[in-house]
Parts: sequence; C-alpha cells; structure tokens
Amino acid sequence: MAAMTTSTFGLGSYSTPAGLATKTKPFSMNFNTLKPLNRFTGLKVMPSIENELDTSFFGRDSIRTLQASSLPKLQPKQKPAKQFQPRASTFKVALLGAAGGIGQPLGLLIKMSPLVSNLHLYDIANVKGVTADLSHCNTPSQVHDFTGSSELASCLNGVDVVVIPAGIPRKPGMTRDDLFNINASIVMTLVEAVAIHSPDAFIHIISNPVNSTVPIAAEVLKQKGVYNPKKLFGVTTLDVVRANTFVAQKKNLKLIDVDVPVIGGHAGITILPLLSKMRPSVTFTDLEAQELTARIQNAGTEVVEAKDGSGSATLSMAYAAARFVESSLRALDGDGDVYECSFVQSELTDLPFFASRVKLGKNGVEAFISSDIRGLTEFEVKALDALKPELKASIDKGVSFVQKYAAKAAASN
Ligand SMILES: NC(=O)c1ccc[n+]([C@@H]2O[C@H](COP(=O)([O-])OP(=O)(O)OC[C@H]3O[C@@H](n4cnc5c(N)ncnc54)[C@H](O)[C@@H]3O)[C@@H](O)[C@H]2O)c1
Ligand SMILES: O=C(O)C[C@H](O)C(=O)O
Repeated sequence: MAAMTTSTFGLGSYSTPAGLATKTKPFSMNFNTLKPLNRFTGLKVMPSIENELDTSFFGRDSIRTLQASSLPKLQPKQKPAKQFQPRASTFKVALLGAAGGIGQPLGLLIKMSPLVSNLHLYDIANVKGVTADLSHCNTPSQVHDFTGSSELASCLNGVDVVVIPAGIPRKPGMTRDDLFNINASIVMTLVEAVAIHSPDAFIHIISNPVNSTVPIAAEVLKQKGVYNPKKLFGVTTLDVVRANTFVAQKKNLKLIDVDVPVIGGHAGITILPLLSKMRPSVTFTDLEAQELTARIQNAGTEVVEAKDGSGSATLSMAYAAARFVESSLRALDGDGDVYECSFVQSELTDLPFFASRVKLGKNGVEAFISSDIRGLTEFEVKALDALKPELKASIDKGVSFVQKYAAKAAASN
C-alpha cells in the first residue's frame, strides 16, 4: 500500500498595514505528496478593520475580504469559510550561496514548502553534499545542485524566485559596510546572471550591506535593460522577526499577536522599528522605546559578538528569509492578502530605496503602506531624520560602484 506523507511546519506571522488592528496567526501548512493541497494557512494576517484605510489598495470590497479573513480558525464542525487555496508544488526557487551558514538552513526550510516544485542550489563550494543531504527529505520538491559560473545559467533558467545570501559575514568589530569591498562584486556578478537568465524572477537580496547591495542589483538590472523595481527586494524580515520577539518579551505579550513594522534600511540606526504602529497597540515609556529600538538596531551585532568570530546570524536569518520566500510564493500564487516589510525602490521618502511595509502581488510590490510614516512619535521622527544621511550614503555608494565599474569596462573596450 502506498504510504502517504503528511508534513506540517510553522514559520511565524505576516505583517499587515498600519491602521488595521491586526492579529497574526501561526504559519502552518499541511500537505501530502499524493493529493493536491486542501488546506493551507500561512504567515497570514488576521486584520480587523478599525480606522484609517487610506492606502491606495483598500477599497470597501478589500476591507470586507480582510474582515472575512480575520475570522477565528475553524472548529472541526464549522462550515468551511472560503479560503485561499494554493496550488501545490508549483514554483521554482534558486538559492545562490546555498552551502553557507544561511544557505543550508534556508534550503531546508524552502524544501519544506509545499509551494515549491524545484529548488536549485548554487554555490562556489560544497554544494553537492548539501544537495545530496537535502534531497533525502521526503517533501515534494526536487533539489538540484549547480556550481561554478558555467552552471549559473541552468540554475537560473525559468525560476520564479532567486534568493541571494552569497557573500562574507561580519566578524566582531566590523560594520556591515566593511563587507562592501567583497560582497559588492559577488552581488553584482550574480545579478548580472539573473538579468540574463531569469529577468522576470522576484530577487531577494540577503547579502550585506543590504543598504548598498540592493542599489547595486538595481543598477546592474538597469544596465541590462531588465530592471523591474517591483520585483527587487532587500530582505529585512529579520528586523521584524527580532522586533516582534523583543517587544513581546518586554511587554509580556503573546508572540503570535505582535507585529512591529520596521522601516528605513538594514544597518545600525537605519533600522527603525515603529513601536507606535505596532499591533497590539501598546504604550511605552520614553526609556522603554529607546532601549527596545537600540536592541533591535544592534541585534545583528549581538549575534556577531556571541558567535565570536565564526559569523553572523544564520538560523534566525534563514527563518526570516524563509518567511519572505513563502510570502512571495503566496503572492505569486494569487493570494491577495500578503504584506511584508522590505527594502525596495520607494517614493515614501526622499530616498530612492527605503524599507517599509508593502503589499505583495503576482507582479511584486503592489502598494506601499504610506500610513506607516505618518503620525510618528517625536522619538521616531527624530530617528527617521537621523537615519536618512547614512542610508543615502550607502545607497549612493552602491550605485556609484556599478557605474564606475561599467565606465571602466567601457573605457577598456
Ligand atoms: N539581510 C540580513 O538580514 C542578513 C542577516 C544575516 C546575514 N546576512 C548576510 O548574508 C551573507 C551570508 O552570510 P552567511 O552567514 O551565510 O555567510 P557564509 O560565509 O556562511 O556563507 C556564504 C556562502 O556564499 C558562498 N559564496 C561566496 N561567493 C559566492 C559566489 N560568487 N557565488 C555563489 N556563492 C558564493 C560561500 O561559498 C558560502 O557558502 C553575509 O553577507 C551576511 O552579512 C544578511
Ligand atoms: O549583523 C550582521 O552582520 C548580519 C545581519 O545583517 C543581521 O542583522 O544579523
């Protein structure tokens, strides 16, 4: 008799637009390898509409849909409400830097997604072993290994999402910007290949410094004539994951209820958690707000120091990146209720790239949650003003890196 394999796993919670009182629910997927998916609840928002709904995509119908999606989870005897039904094993994901500290656990988490049909693992070292290992997991997706630049084309052809954690991590005493000299070239080279072989894919940049590597990727894609700003993402989900964890601990809240938007960028003071916009609504003393903000901003360094020279956050990063991949796949699959924070091309401020909550759809970023940056506390306003010069300098550094490289290449031809 054929055995039926059923697996379940959980990753966390989605974020949801400001102005919506939100409740998050745990991410769990039930799937089996013989039948199509009949139930799927992801990192899904449970918003209940309270007040301001002035973002461009919230018409009355959408509100009703969101309200419907906030119903409590079904009890066994209740009539099932209409739920989003994803297709099983549909998408191809490429992971570049797959044998590294982030790549390995991230590969495992992506291998567990029922939405993935093919997982392409690429690295310059050790990727065969990682692939052999992962391929023994009895989840639906097929895993394939690729190594060396000659195999990048086959790795990237036809993929829906490309995730890039390739690059060196920090050691104690370093800033993320200290990684620029090495990681800028790695990201530039990999994105050149993405531009040629999978120009329509969602691109998730994890490699640091994200504040510069995302503009680098944008510039490369522009030069290749395939830049779609809606599909290029700097992965800042770890900042949200940390903010949710630390705030829940500090205020003794149920983790599942907590959702803190984090805006700006992904380095030091450019990471700005908006405690005034979090759900549930909680009051903080000035000191609490300052201390929590500082802890969230320094959380990466906290891990780098604890690891004492052996790298930076890998497991929490893999968890956060898997959440962002899953959100992207759900959006690609037609779920109209997907929100995440990400560092993207943006017009919310005077900076060309900025992290904020965005609504994800089949074509990438569908809307920005502009209400996030209105009605901030005095502390948040000052912090937002303070982060802008540093973030602008990092963005400019990335852009001019690619422009100088292109100018040199043109001169030598
Ligand atoms: N965005 C975030 O929130 C966040 C969080 C944690 C770490 N990071 C960053 O992610 C990056 C990776 O961290 P890690 O801990 O996995 O490092 P790691 O050194 O453990 O792994 C990096 C992997 O990239 C591979 N690699 C290097 N050059 C490559 C290339 N040209 N093509 C393909 N693969 C290549 C290496 O062989 C290695 O397997 C670092 O830059 C780190 O700062 C970002
Ligand atoms: O801190 C780092 O260098 C890695 C990453 O950006 C993090 O936030 O953990």
